[in-house]
Amino acid sequence: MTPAVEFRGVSVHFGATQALSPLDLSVAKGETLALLGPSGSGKSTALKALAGFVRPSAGRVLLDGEDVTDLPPHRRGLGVVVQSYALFPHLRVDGNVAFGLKARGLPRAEVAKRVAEVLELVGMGAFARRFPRELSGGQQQRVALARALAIKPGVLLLDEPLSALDAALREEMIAELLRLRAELPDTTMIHVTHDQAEALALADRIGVLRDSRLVELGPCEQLYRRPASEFTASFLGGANLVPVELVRFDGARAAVVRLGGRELSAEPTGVLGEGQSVALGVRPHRVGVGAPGPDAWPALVRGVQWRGSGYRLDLHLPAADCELRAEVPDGPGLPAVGDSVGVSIPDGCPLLGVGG
Ligand SMILES: Nc1ncnc2c1ncn2[C@@H]1O[C@H](COP(=O)(O)OP(=O)(O)OP(=O)(O)O)[C@@H](O)[C@H]1O
Repeated sequence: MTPAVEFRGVSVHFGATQALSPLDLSVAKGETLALLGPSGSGKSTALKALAGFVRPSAGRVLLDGEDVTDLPPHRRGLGVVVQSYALFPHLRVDGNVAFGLKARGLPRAEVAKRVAEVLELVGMGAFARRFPRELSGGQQQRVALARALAIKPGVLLLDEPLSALDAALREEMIAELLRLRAELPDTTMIHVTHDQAEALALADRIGVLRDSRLVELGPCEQLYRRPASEFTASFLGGANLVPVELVRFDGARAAVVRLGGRELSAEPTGVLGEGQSVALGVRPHRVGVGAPGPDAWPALVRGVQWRGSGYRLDLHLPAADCELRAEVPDGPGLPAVGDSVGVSIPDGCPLLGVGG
């Protein structure tokens, strides 16, 4: 099937800065793709190239198989929501939502009907006559969503739409976006974010960008459970990278590694070169912390932070000469800074090649 969105070798330069290295990427109709990466990695640039706000230095952008590289933004028929809402301050909510429809020359009655429909869709039906300044941040973002959806775009672009909202509102908006996705199954969504929780909650697939390059692309669960690079492992889910020694590797799904004289099994996530250094990707919540003993690796507690629902422990693990973050639930027996503890790491953690 023709992809809803296709980047074919799209690169973007700003003067001497390479903001986007040649990007090849297809997004299926109805799919939600998250572009995830640290600040400056090129996420917004990719989105702007798609929307037509920046011109690629090379490559083509296709929508439903049609080359739109030379079309101005308003002729691409996309819905766009940005972080700062960008509502027109002098227009009421309904005026903001009607804007794109009027620009398309739709009859008045049809505009009014669609505005009411789409405000209802985002739960803002009762606020049609308010001005943006009379709304909370979350409400303004809902109006921005309604405005983007009013034209029934085939593709909705979301550029950090939740990052200006506080934590509680962000949760609420994630739920809202999930509901919208279910109600608009044919709408393709591309969601730019640096927040991995947001990407995992909302996307079907995640593309990870680093230094202007797409470094990994796959279904959320695959990227989370079996990241192919140390960058993805630590960026998506904050995995610890624990250097280990490779004992056996059957090339496909199983490996045995040694850590401080003891062996454990691991899941290789990619091709490992001969003699390559390897590390286990261990999520903080999978690190067990208890009393020192023969079945645990000795570790030293260097920091204890209360996180509300539990504690984060910063540990030093002499067996691998590395630091290790652990997340443990609140409860009795919490160690203190300077304590010696015993650490356990489960079998089956992803095994990653490190250092090229
Ligand atoms: N208009 C511009 N002129 C010059 N350089 C730019 C311009 N826009 C972006 N850049 C540079 O291009 C690179 C990628 O920027 P981009 O905004 O795409 O990153 P991002 O991943 O979206 O970051 P953030 O999460 O901080 O928004 C950065 O190095 C940035 O400084």
